[in-house]
Amino acid sequence: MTAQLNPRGDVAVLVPAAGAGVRLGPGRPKALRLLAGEPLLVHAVRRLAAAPSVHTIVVAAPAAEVTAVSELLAPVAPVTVVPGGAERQASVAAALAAVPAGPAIILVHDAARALTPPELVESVAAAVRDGCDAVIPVLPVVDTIKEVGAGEVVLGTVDRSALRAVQTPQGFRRSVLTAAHAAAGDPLTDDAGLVEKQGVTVSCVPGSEYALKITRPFDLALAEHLLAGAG
Ligand SMILES: Nc1ccn([C@@H]2O[C@H](COP(=O)(O)OP(=O)(O)OP(=O)(O)O)[C@@H](O)[C@H]2O)c(=O)n1
Ligand SMILES: C[C@](O)(CO)[C@H](O)COP(=O)(O)O
Repeated sequence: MTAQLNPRGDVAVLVPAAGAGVRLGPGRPKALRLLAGEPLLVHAVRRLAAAPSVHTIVVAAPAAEVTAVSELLAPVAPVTVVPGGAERQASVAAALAAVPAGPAIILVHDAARALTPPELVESVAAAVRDGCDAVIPVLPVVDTIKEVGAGEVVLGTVDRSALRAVQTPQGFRRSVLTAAHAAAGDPLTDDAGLVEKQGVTVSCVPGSEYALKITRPFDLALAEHLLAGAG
């Protein structure tokens, strides 16, 4: 059954899903690889559609897969699908251009974070609604971090107390994200980075272990176990 989005919602979610998944190994574009029998993108969109604030979802798919992705997602939720770009940043920009008038809050969420709970979507959106210009979910860094130089020789130990591992969805006041992308230069790895370059304050909220980014084969195996455990 198709999950209906909320016509009174104030959130549009952009889903960059056009990456190859090189680190996952050879195969289909990563968003279309299977997790418990369904593509990662289906898992991700199903969870986004379950978040009550979501009004619109725009997916940036691999250019050759736009029709296939539209057909894949039609039974899951009403989504707009656009061709992505060569870099994540270009994929987000393409999706941003397709957002209709209305939503005042824009979230950007990796398809690769397929198990992100709807509650995290809501907590990021709520922080923007409460007045933050830009919001990122973060987790503390749990390992000791070393800086290394040539030949993998350790240069020093980094103070990790001020470090955070950053997840998605990242949330923005619409005008803030639009201005940041309009001013964007060389590609950055996340949208908060673009906003930081504009001098906008980026605030943190607690992330979720379930929002792990499926990047390497171990992550996919871990996600399979998490899903099996959830029943
Ligand atoms: N040109 C690109 C590159 C990445 N992404 C998306 O950005 C998200 C985060 O990227 P990552 O997980 O690093 O995916 P890939 O770029 O596919 O991974 P890899 O570097 O291993 O190829 C993913 O949902 C991915 O599909 C995208 O839409 N367009
Ligand atoms: C946006 C992101 O998922 C936040 O952690 C991350 O920056 C994507 O980077 P990647 O190198 O493309 O995985």
